[in-house]
Amino acid sequence: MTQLFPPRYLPEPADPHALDGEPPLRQAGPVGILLINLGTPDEPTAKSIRRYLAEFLSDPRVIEIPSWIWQIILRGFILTRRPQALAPRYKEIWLEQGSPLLVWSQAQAQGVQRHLSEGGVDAHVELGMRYGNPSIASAMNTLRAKGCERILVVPMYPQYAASTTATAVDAVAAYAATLRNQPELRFVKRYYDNPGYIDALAQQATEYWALHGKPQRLLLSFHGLPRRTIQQGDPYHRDCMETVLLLKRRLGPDAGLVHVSFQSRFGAEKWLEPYTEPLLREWARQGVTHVDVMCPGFLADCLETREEIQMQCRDAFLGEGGQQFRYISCLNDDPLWISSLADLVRANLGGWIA
Ligand SMILES: C=CC1=C(C)c2cc3[nH]c(cc4nc(cc5[nH]c(cc1n2)c(C)c5CCC(=O)O)C(CCC(=O)O)=C4C)c(C)c3C=C
Ligand SMILES: [Fe+2]
Ligand SMILES: [Fe+2]
Repeated sequence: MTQLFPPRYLPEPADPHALDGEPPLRQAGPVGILLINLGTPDEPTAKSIRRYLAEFLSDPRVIEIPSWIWQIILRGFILTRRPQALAPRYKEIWLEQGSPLLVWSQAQAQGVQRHLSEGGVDAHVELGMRYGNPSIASAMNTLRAKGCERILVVPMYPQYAASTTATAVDAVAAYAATLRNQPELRFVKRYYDNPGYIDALAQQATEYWALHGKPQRLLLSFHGLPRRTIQQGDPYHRDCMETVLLLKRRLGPDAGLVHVSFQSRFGAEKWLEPYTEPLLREWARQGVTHVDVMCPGFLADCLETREEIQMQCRDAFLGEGGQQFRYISCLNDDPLWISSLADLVRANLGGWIA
């Protein structure tokens, strides 16, 4: 009779359950971390912006009207004018290495990679953009090529919205739908209440004030959404308001400076209010002279912060009689934020790493 297991007095094989001559079992490979942000044009040219907007604004998670009607408006009106209008605005904010949204998002991915590697976590971090480059599919391909069979997806939006977070999840799922051998996937939904995120925001403001003094008011400007989407169940507005509450608590005696608004309205519908630019104009008319503005929903500076806030809103406020307008930048590669993000990633790897 064949003896399945060696007698007790022989040295035990590495795997006590392995049969003689069996190949060793496969070891779990590295974990993959996919950071997803919105995306941006490759170049600040009308051609490149048109390609980017065509993809972005054809997403039914972003524009929720019947596709055949919308495509007529998009192709007939928006894509014929908006790219030319946006090109000089993108050129003004463009950095030597590229679009700020891409440059800062890459710095965040590299920073998280460094933290995880230094902490002994066998992980690969990649950045994928929902629209444009590097695409989610290319980032997933890279992770799979590096042997990652377990992938944690972190949308770079602390507040959940269907038009940002859900569409990122959809895109990962659509990529996975093309695979026979799918990786195991995990998704972070939101993290507006993460203490490291709130601490990093508070520190951004207090360090700025320690150097330059406090304003009369601090305006927290979030990207807007159509009001209808909130009525239909999107939790975004509540996520934003809870972010504000947590930041106020963290600012303690300076909480009274804090106000909130919503920017970047697009189209004719009513969006979340108050709208940032009209609010700043109204404040200036009422005699408010010194304001600081932060955009806590944006983790990386981009067109919406550098141009819309720092240029357009500044002009609007000063044009109505305001005296001092200061924009406090996004978290970008702030060391406290990067280490908090790495901690958030680690906390979501439970069961995947020792
Ligand atoms: C209906 C349209 C849009 C919704 C809904 C929307 C939600 C939304 N967007 C961001 C973050 C960003 N948006 C950015 C640019 C941008 N957004 C829209 C439209 C909607 N956004 C457009 C048309 C554009 C392009 C610029 C313009 O034409 O005005 C960017 C910046 C990209 C860059 O290249 O720098 C970001 C970031 C969030 C967080 C959000 C919902 C909460
Ligand atoms: Fe947007
Ligand atoms: Fe905008």
